[in-house]
Amino acid sequence: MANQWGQKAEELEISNKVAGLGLNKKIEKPEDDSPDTANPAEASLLMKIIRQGLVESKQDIEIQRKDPNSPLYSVKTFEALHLKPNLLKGVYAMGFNAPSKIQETALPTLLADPPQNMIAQSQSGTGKTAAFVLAMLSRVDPTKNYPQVLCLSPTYELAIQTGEVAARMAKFCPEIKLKYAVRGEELPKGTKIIDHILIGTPGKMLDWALKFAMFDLTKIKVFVLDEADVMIDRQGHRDQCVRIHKCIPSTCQMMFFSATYNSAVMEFAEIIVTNPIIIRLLREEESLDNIKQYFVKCKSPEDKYRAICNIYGVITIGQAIIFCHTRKTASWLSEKMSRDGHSVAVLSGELTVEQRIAVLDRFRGGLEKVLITTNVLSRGIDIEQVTLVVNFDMPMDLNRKADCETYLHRIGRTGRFGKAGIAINLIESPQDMEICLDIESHFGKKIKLLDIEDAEEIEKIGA
Ligand SMILES: Nc1ncnc2c1ncn2[C@@H]1O[C@H](COP(=O)(O)OP(=O)(O)OP(=O)(O)O)[C@@H](O)[C@H]1O
Repeated sequence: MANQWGQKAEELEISNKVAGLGLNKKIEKPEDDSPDTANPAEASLLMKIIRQGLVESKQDIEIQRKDPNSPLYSVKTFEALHLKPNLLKGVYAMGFNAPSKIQETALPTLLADPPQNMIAQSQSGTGKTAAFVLAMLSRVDPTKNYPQVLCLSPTYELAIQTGEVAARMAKFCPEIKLKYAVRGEELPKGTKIIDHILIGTPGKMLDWALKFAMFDLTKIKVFVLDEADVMIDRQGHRDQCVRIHKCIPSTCQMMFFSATYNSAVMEFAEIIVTNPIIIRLLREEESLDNIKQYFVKCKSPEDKYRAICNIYGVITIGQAIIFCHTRKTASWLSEKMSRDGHSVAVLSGELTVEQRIAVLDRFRGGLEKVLITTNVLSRGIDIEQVTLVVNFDMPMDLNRKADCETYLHRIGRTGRFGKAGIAINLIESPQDMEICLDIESHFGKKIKLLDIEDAEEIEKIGA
């Protein structure tokens, strides 16, 4: 198995994908014994870059609101969309054989005439970007040399990612011109932009449109808001989007995409998108089925460390992820484990996005057996060969109560990776025990006591 993964990682060379993306800026965090977390833009970018393909879903599309005057229909093939031949060629050249779940329903609406507004929500990796990029490219009239399509992304890096998808899809449509409106892109004063599609961040887009009048917002016919949930998390972006939105014509088609669904996102969506069709693909939930859960009583961090070593000494483990609360603990633990001859990798908040990708890349390739991390990586790395997850520190919220959601994301598996796994919770304080009990009752799944001195018992858990 490890070999297969090694090969896969080599083929993918994930880290190469980010070379030149300018991600190597240092991420500042105040002190390293505060809880370590990732911001949503970084987390989203990381997921995009390390993802190995489409996230399939067994869930059905939920249509939350539709236009009573035009029936919603879905397609099972890209041909059924009657795309321009060269665009279809581009789609196939990307290796897409059939539309994904969200694309089946979103694309006919996004391409419909007259244009319809849409709010679409589905988990990261389900094909949203590909859907709206296809719609953007389809709507361009290449005979008119001015911007017709705007796509707003929350950060420079995310905008570049979207632009790269557009460039690949439009490979056989050289007449369609695309420009990035992001930091570093400077245009001489008085420039009139002649590109058809602008992809960028709200601040730069506002500058080009309003401050320098380099293009005319009233001529925009498609307005895409990508990663809306990440967008509103960034200060000022929300207002900038609203300012841009105010200047575009009411006939402009609005497309609004988000991975999460909560009241803040919906409130924002309702401001931007009038009379939308709203579709949603429910997330494929992680579950604790097939996971054997244990807790080990420890007296100190040293004792926790010994527990890990004892487990390692007895059972053969594919790969393991160990979660710590702070960067300080993560680095302490990794030093100790390395000193004792374990090959460990550390992924925490002080690393740049580029470094994080490199660490994950190596780990997926099986170059290290143990990954020590913090809540920077609480969700979504479905690494199949990880058989053991250790909570060196129990997941807790700001009130120091059990954070059951994080627990599930750390330990749980989706149906796709439904293989058996082992979860071990290291319990040092009465508070840890309380958290463990709360988690147990929250999920209604037993977390068994494990005696770390009893080799026979440990052996059993690995069976
Ligand atoms: N119809 C398809 N068939 C096969 N692969 C696809 C299809 N649509 C998208 N993909 C691939 O699946 C992966 C995820 O797609 P995409 O980036 O569009 O998802 P997303 O929902 O926009 O994710 P995120 O929210 O992280 O941006 C990409 O690697 C993309 O190339």
